[in-house]
Amino acid sequence: MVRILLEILFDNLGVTLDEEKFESLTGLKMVNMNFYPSCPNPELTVGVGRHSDMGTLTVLLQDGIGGLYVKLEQGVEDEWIEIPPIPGALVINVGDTMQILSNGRYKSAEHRVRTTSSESRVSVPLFATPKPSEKIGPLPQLVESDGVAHYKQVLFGDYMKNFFGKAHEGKKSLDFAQYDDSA
Ligand SMILES: O=C(O)CCC(=O)C(=O)O
Ligand SMILES: [Fe+2]
Repeated sequence: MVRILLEILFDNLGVTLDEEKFESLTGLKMVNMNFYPSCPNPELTVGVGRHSDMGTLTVLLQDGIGGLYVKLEQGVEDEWIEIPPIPGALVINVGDTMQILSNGRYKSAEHRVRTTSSESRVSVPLFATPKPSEKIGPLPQLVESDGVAHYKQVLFGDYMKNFFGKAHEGKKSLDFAQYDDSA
């Protein structure tokens, strides 16, 4: 399924996703099992703080409780919509790696989870990510047509270390692959 989705996303960029590229982008799969206990006062707790996922694509199974929100638009503060649970449906998140690779054409989804006062919640995301030893950067074909690389090449292991080494703060994780143009 991840392969089919990536093929479509790459097709749309006019770039062929060969076997080697697919492997380099999805060589590491991680599954989390999240349990969110109910909280008498959900306003006072953070389920999962706002963040984007670091990998290529995330496939998420959520139960029927709800509470997953995605930020509508970059730059607009606090416009969130809930991604309601649909029986039998999976949620797909575009991750930071896909944003970097596509030279910014695809935007990683900023999301967060709120708990409820009455029911606990379970979700199971599968993260398809590059292996730590992979280098990631904008696809050369896109840099050529755009005339500029919006992100630098980074070792995915370093990206991961930075991602997990800091508290989630929206899409700040992407700063790690940004050129420092303050110099
Ligand atoms: O529980 C969810 O619906 C999302 C969890 C999540 O965003 C994550 O584990 O990265
Ligand atoms: Fe997430």
